[in-house]
Amino acid sequence: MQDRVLAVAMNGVTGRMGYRQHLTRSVLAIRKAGGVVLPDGSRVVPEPVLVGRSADKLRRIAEQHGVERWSTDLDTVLSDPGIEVYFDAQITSAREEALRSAIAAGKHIYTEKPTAASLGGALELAKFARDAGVRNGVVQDKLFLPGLLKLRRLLDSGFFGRVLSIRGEFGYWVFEGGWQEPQRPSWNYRAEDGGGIVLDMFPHWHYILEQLFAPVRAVTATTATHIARRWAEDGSPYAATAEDAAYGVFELEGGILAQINSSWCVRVDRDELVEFQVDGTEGSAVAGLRDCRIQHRVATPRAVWDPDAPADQGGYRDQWESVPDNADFDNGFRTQWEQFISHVCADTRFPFDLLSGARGLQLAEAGLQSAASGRRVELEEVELP
Ligand SMILES: NC(=O)C1=CN([C@@H]2O[C@H](COP(=O)(O)OP(=O)(O)OC[C@H]3O[C@@H](n4cnc5c(N)ncnc54)[C@H](OP(=O)(O)O)[C@@H]3O)[C@@H](O)[C@H]2O)C=CC1
Ligand SMILES: O=C1CO[C@H](CO)[C@@H](O)[C@@H]1O
Repeated sequence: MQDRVLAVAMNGVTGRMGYRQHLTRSVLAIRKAGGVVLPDGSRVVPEPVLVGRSADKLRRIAEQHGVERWSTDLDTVLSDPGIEVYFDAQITSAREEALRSAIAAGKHIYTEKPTAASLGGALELAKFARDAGVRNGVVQDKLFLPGLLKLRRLLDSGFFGRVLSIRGEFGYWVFEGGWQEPQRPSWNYRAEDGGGIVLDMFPHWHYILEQLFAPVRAVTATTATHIARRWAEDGSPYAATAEDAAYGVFELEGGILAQINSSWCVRVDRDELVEFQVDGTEGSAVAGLRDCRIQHRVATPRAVWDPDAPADQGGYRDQWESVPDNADFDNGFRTQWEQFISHVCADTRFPFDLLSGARGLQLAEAGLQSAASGRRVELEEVELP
């Protein structure tokens, strides 16, 4: 059993996600822990090679974390046969071209979502990767959140009986800038730079619905640009050309209805920044990022509409139980990195591929089409030619 090093080119590590979730909390944390253990007991230690457009930022990160290799020249990095994996967490609009170059160079691909700016682009990438015979994966981190892992446990146990509906509420107030610094990059609010909440969040809703419940067959969505003027990182005002809220109804195979609100213009009166309520014939659950609460049919209070009477004793929300952790939950990004590394090195199962990423783009595109036309849009089966 020979341990080995896996060199991974990481592009976008100067950004929020690339730096915090992927470099420090995943790849460097895995290195520190001694690598990923493969089914045969051997270990793979990922070695990051930082890539980006700012030498100063890359040098600083490399020095701070003791990373030996960094470069602003993607082509040179891709021409190095010793580097086996290319990872991308760049701004969305820069992704497609970089992934294409990496596949052409024979690298295995791991990427943030959305995998491309359009369904056509995403499908081409999936086909290109398949034809090139490289392994490929897309970040689907929400599936590895403790709250959603508990939800999956409930589904696997048959707790819900028949699932009827899902209500998702995602969002928080993102400061416009000009008086308090915005907590998201300004490109998110410019359509021409790959921004917009539909492209950002519908890929997440897609894999959650598909992997936990059933394939999505139709969508009806309304979008809004509630805040039309925002302030950029340098303090200058700009026109927000992308939608900052989307209100979607998703019809799933088998008749489950999911309704998910996504908004960067909502103040939080929830326990967590995203929550999904699942109602089934036998029980209901509310799952967030970390916690999950349940109410079984035998513990369901008899709610009776009477505006003249005070609300139920103790409040309806007190009548739910918490699902215990019963496990140690690692950072979800790290868990998925470990699975991808094992997939590359030992061919273990990894269903989160570029084709599933393309289905996420299909939902985003259909959502935008529905919003633009005011109509319900059906989703055809997506296949690679
Ligand atoms: N899975 C998840 O939960 C999340 C995923 N994402 C996805 O991750 C990706 C990155 O998002 P995020 O980290 O928030 O974005 P940031 O703006 O923080 O980072 C963008 C990165 O892209 C680089 N970049 C390359 N070209 C450009 C360009 N033309 N303009 C601006 N930046 C450029 C930046 O380099 P430089 O430092 O030189 O500017 C930086 O490294 C997006 O595709 C987004 O959809 C985002 C949030 C959460
Ligand atoms: O993809 C994403 C998932 O959730 C995050 C929380 O707002 C977002 O930052 C994001 O862009």
